[in-house]
Parts: sequence; structure tokens; C-alpha cells
Amino acid sequence: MEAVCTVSLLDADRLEHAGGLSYLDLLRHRGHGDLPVPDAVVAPASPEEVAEVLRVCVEHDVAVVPFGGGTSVVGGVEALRGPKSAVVALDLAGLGSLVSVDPLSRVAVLQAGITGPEAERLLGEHGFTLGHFPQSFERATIGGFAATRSAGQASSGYGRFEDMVESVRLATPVGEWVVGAAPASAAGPDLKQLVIGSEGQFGVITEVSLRVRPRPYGPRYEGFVVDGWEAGVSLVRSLAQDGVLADITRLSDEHETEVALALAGSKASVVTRYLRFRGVAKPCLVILGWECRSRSATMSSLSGHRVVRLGRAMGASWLHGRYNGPRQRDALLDAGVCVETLETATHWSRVSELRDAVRSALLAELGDAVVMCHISHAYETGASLYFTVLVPRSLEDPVGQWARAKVAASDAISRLGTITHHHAVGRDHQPWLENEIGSIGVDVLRAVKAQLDPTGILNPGKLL
Ligand SMILES: Cc1cc2nc3c(=O)[nH]c(=O)nc-3n(C[C@H](O)[C@H](O)[C@H](O)COP(=O)(O)OP(=O)(O)OC[C@H]3O[C@@H](n4cnc5c(N)ncnc54)[C@H](O)[C@@H]3O)c2cc1C
Repeated sequence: MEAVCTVSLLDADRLEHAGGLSYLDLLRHRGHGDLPVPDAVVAPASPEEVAEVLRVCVEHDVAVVPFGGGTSVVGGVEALRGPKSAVVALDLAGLGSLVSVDPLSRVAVLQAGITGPEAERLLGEHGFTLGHFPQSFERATIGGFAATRSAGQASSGYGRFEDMVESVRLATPVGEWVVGAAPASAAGPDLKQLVIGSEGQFGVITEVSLRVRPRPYGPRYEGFVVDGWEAGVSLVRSLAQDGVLADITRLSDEHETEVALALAGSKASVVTRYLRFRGVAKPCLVILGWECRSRSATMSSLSGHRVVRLGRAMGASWLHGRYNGPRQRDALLDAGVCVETLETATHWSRVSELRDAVRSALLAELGDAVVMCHISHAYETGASLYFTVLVPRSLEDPVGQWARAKVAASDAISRLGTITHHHAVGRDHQPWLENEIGSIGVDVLRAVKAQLDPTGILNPGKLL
């Protein structure tokens, strides 16, 4: 393998590639539960080297875990070996080039290992943006976004990651496959969509051709408050159904709003008093941000709702902390707090029922927990729901404490919505996949895998 590309057997490198960033991953690194560690970290520097690594791994029957930014929160990069005797982490950071930009078509080809900030920097030199800003933006990669059907915070404006993909270059154990030839096509089922979200099961994404947009001129972010969750859901639904969503549209429930206002420090009491004066009993924060869509269209639709404007300072405060999640989690973990997130999506008619069901399931398992929820991706027919859970960490059984809560919440999610709106399936959501896509769906995916990865070296134990 050394002859093909860089290989590291160092403990520090292997540990760094042992799992992602779920709460259970972080606990494993702190000595709770088994931590599968790859036998080596393999670092190709080109699509050709990726293909060669796969050839060698097939020959020696070694499992391969594609590793982008390693920000998976669903066990997607756990170094599982399945029936293989060895497993390597395939670190894609070496695939870091902007391959081409077609300014006329507004299409750019980026290699898979480019992180969010680097993609924006490279595209910025040509006056473009991708507009994909998930909370894991700072570390996650182009290949990871494609492999997990990621959704960024500005998805209402720029779309989900899969909406941006024009074509994908995939190295598979049976050869290279490029899917996607034109902006739209009727040449049979869309195989590009089979590759997007394949979580390293069908091949290694080496390059992605993406729709890009001109960099926004003067983006603007503002805070608003509505009275109660139902009023907020109704507001976001009507913005979505009238086609006037802001690029960033985010509604926090009363629990998340309480925490957000408390974190605002001395300004919080002024805001709280002002809201009381305006007769708001159950404040729910709404953040709206415009980067490429029309602000005036959103604002004129808002006038039909009872909304209190908090202004640009609240929007700026959200913008300032938009990528703080990972850092805050580490600090909370150090303080003995179990902190984890869950997400789903469902139709508007079930949004509140689903929120209540997940909340009840978590509180029943965890007792005195803080469970917060927000909507951050809205569609004409429904929305995502994102939950943050905080609870004192069990001293005796921290792994079991969260594992039981996760099962209870996932059962509730699976009854009323999708098991995942953007975190993907990985290892952790795999038990609920068949309920969502049916046994025929699972068989179809297995058949595709058998075709592309006949000896099963790719990412054992994930998705399927
Ligand atoms: C704090 C935090 C916040 C997050 N917020 C968001 C969010 O707002 N939106 C969102 O969508 N997600 C979010 N995530 C989840 C995660 O960041 C995404 O799933 C992201 O797309 C993963 O990218 P990555 O490069 O880190 O991939 P990894 O974590 O390295 O890999 C994810 C999966 O994709 C596979 N994979 C990676 N690269 C390739 C490749 N080139 N070819 C084939 N398979 C590959 C891996 O094997 C694995 O199964 C968040 C995670 C954290 C920790």
C-alpha cells in the first residue's frame, strides 16, 4: 500500500480516525464503551490513487472506511471491519483541488476532500459561493456532504446539497463511474441520486460537479418573535407555501428560545420585559436571513402574522454563534453533561405531533432533561425538526443512558417522520431504515452494492 500513497500506522493518527462526533463517539474517546480503531490511515492524493487503493484493498480483502471531515454524528465513520480481518480509514483530505469553474453555466468541479471554508475560499476567488453552510461547515467536506445528503442552514435559499450536485465522480471496486451529464435528463432513473447519500457503500466520491451562485451582496439577518410554537409553525408554513421563505428560516420552540434569551446575557432581561409589554406569553424566536432571496417578499407576507421584530442585533448574534455547536458540546461534556442532537422531517399536518412525541419519549427515558426543538429547513409540504437534549450524565452507565433514549426517540420519529432529514443513516439509524424504505428498498440497495462492491470492502456495518 505504501507504494500507492501515504499510509500511517501511528497510534495518534489511527485514534484521530476512530469514529466521528456523535455523543457516543465522544464518550468512547473518553473511555466509555468499545472504540473500534482502524489498523491504518491511508491518504490518497488523487482520484487515481483512490482507485488504486481500492484495487489493493480488494486484492487483500481489507475493509475501507471513507473518511471526510469525520463529523458524522450517526456512526458513519466508525472503523468497523465486518467479516474482514483488517480495516483502513481512507482519509480524503489530500483531494483538495478546485478542478474547474464554468462561469457561464455557473458550475464548479471540486474534489471530495475540500472543507466548507476552503470551498468558499476557492469559489470566492471566482466571485461565487456554494451557499452550503451546515453547522459542521468548518470541518465537513464536499465528499461528506454528497455522501450524506447534507442540508445547510441556508437550505431554503440555496437548496439541500443534493440540489446543487450536477455530477459525481465515483471510484468503485469495479471501476470508475461518473453519473450526471446535464442539468436535467430523462435518460432513465436518476442514478446520480443513488450515489448521493450512499454513505461510502457504493464507492468513494472523488469529485463533485456543483451548481454555484454569485456571492451575495449585503446579506441581512434579523430576529423576530412569535407567541407560541403553533403560531410559529403556521408562520413558517405560510412563508414556505407562498414561496417567500428567507434563505435562512429558523423557528425555535419556547424551550430553545428561553435558553437562547438566557445566553444573550444582560440584554435578555430587556428583551423579556419588552416582549411582556407586547403581550407575548410564550416567546418563540424566529431568525430570518436573506442572501439571495428577496427580503421584501418575505416581509410583506410577515405582515399578515402577529410578529414582534427584534431587529438585526438578534440576527447578528445568531450569525456569530452559527458554528459554535461542536465547541459547546465539548465544554458541556467536560462539565458532566450529556448533550446530543436528533433530527427528522415530516409533513406540516404532523409537525407538532412529532415534536410532542419525541419530547415525551426523551423525557420519559431521561427524566429531568432539557429538550429543545427548532425548525431550520422548510418545504411547501413540511419541515425538519431538530432536537437538542441536555441532561446530567449518568455516572454508572452513560452509554446505556443515551442509547435507551435514542431508541425511544427514534421509534417515535420513525412512526411519524423520516429517521433522518440530514444526518444520514450510518450505523445508528440503520435499525429504522427498513421501516422507512421497505424490505424491497433494502434489497434494491443491497443489489446495487453487490454490483459495485462485490467483495463488500466498503464501509461495513453502515446504512445497510
Ligand atoms: C456539531 C455538528 C453539526 C452538524 N450540523 C449539520 C448540519 O447542519 N447539516 C448537515 O447536513 N449535517 C450536519 N452534521 C452532520 C455531518 O457534519 C454531515 O453528515 C456531513 O455531511 C459529514 O461530512 P464529513 O466530510 O465530515 O463526512 P464524514 O463524517 O467523514 O463521513 C460521513 C459519511 O460519508 C462517508 N464519506 C465521507 N466522505 C466520502 C467520500 N468522499 N466518498 C464516499 N463516502 C464518503 C463516510 O464513510 C461516512 O459514512 C453535523 C455534525 C456535527 C458534529
